[in-house]
Formats: sequence, structure tokens, C-alpha cells
Amino acid sequence: MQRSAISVRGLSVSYGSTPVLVDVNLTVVEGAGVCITGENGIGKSTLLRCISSLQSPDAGEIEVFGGPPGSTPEFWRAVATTVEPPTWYPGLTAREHAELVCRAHGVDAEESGVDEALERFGLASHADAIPPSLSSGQKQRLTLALILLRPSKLLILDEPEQRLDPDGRATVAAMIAEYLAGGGSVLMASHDDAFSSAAGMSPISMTDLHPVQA
Ligand SMILES: Nc1ncnc2c1ncn2[C@@H]1O[C@H](COP(=O)(O)OP(=O)(O)OP(=O)(O)O)[C@@H](O)[C@H]1O
Repeated sequence: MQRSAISVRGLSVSYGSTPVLVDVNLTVVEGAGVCITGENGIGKSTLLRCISSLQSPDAGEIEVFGGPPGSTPEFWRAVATTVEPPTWYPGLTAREHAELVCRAHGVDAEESGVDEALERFGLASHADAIPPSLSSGQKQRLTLALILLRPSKLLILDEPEQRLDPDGRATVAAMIAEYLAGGGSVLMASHDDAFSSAAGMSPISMTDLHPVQA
């Protein structure tokens, strides 16, 4: 039997008196790539935030690799997410951020291919720049390069294609496809069907998870 990377049962979230998620169910089996689609405001980010443990639901159960999200160091070792925007360390360059991420996760920066990752994401000539000086698309490229440099078993990505030009989208789609081919699991939200399909993701509409509309 296939094991679940993510299992969501009966998830409900309201903001004040407005229900946003009502009895949502979702399973992502290990090794699968699932892309949540749906109109603005339908609740995709809310769902990803709950699964990333960054928000508590009003009702329902979430399991990530068989346990509650966010409660253990093992969760954060297994799960890499861009649901929260990154914090940049003052005075550290893009390359130093990449080296720091590798070091924090116990992997050798050279073996992990920091320079290759910066090159692949079109950031080689910005490796010695501090992230706040980068354009919004370059910051997004760096955020994704950092996520993909560190070891993980599950990526949770909220519209990773945002702010990327066509080349950037193609690079990120290829890297997600490689991550899946290497046995990783991916859950993302996206408005770009071509990007999602190039990344090898299976689309699922929020309305199918969410039969009762707010
Ligand atoms: N902190 C909050 N307080 C109140 N309402 C919120 C909050 N966060 C989200 N909402 C509302 O919940 C609904 C779902 O928002 P959410 O960001 O989850 O949607 P989404 O599907 O990710 O949208 P988009 O495609 O625009 O990113 C929206 O109507 C939004 O206004």
C-alpha cells in the first residue's frame, strides 16, 4: 500500500464568521506531485498554511508523514516550504545564505553544488549581492534555490512561479520534476497550468477538495 506524505481529513477554517475551508479532504501519497488550482480567494494558501503548521484549523485532522505537522524537528527536516516568505540575514550575501542553509542541514556546501545552483537559477553574477538588493524575481529564484539545496522529503510551495520570467519558470519546473523523479513529494498551489504540467504535477481543483462552497 502507498504511504501518505500528507493526509487531510475534514479540515475547516473560518476567518471570523466567514467559512473559507469546509470539510476539506486531501491525500498526497509519497512520491506524488499535486498542484492545487482554483480562483483567487478560494482558500489554497490557507490550506497550505495549515498543512505547513503555520495556521491552526478550526476542525479536522492533518498528518504529514504520519504525524501532526510542525510538532517535531523531524517535520522541519523533512518539509521544505515557501509558504512563509524567507527572512534574509543582514550582511550575508546570496552565496552565504546558500552556504548557511547547507551547513544548517548538515550537508557540505561544495558537494551540494551551491555555485551550480546559483548558476542554474541565473544568480551567478549576483552571488555576492545581499538578497534585499535583488529584484523581486531574483529573490524568488534565490528562495527556490535555497529550498532545493537543502535535503527534504516534501516540498510545500505556494505559487512558486510568481514573479518569475519564462526562463525562471522553466528552470523551476525542471527542478521540481527532478525532485519528484528522485522520490520526493510535492504539494503546491499554482495558477499556471503549463508550469504545473512541465513540473510533472497532477492538478486538482480546490472545488473538488472543497465541495461546500463558502
Ligand atoms: N488572515 C486572514 N484574515 C481574514 N481573512 C483572510 C485571511 N487570510 C485569508 N483570508 C481570506 O480567506 C480567503 C482565502 O484566502 P487564501 O489566501 O487562502 O486564498 P487563495 O486561494 O490562496 O487565493 P490566491 O489565489 O489569491 O492566492 C480570501 O477570501 C481571503 O480574503
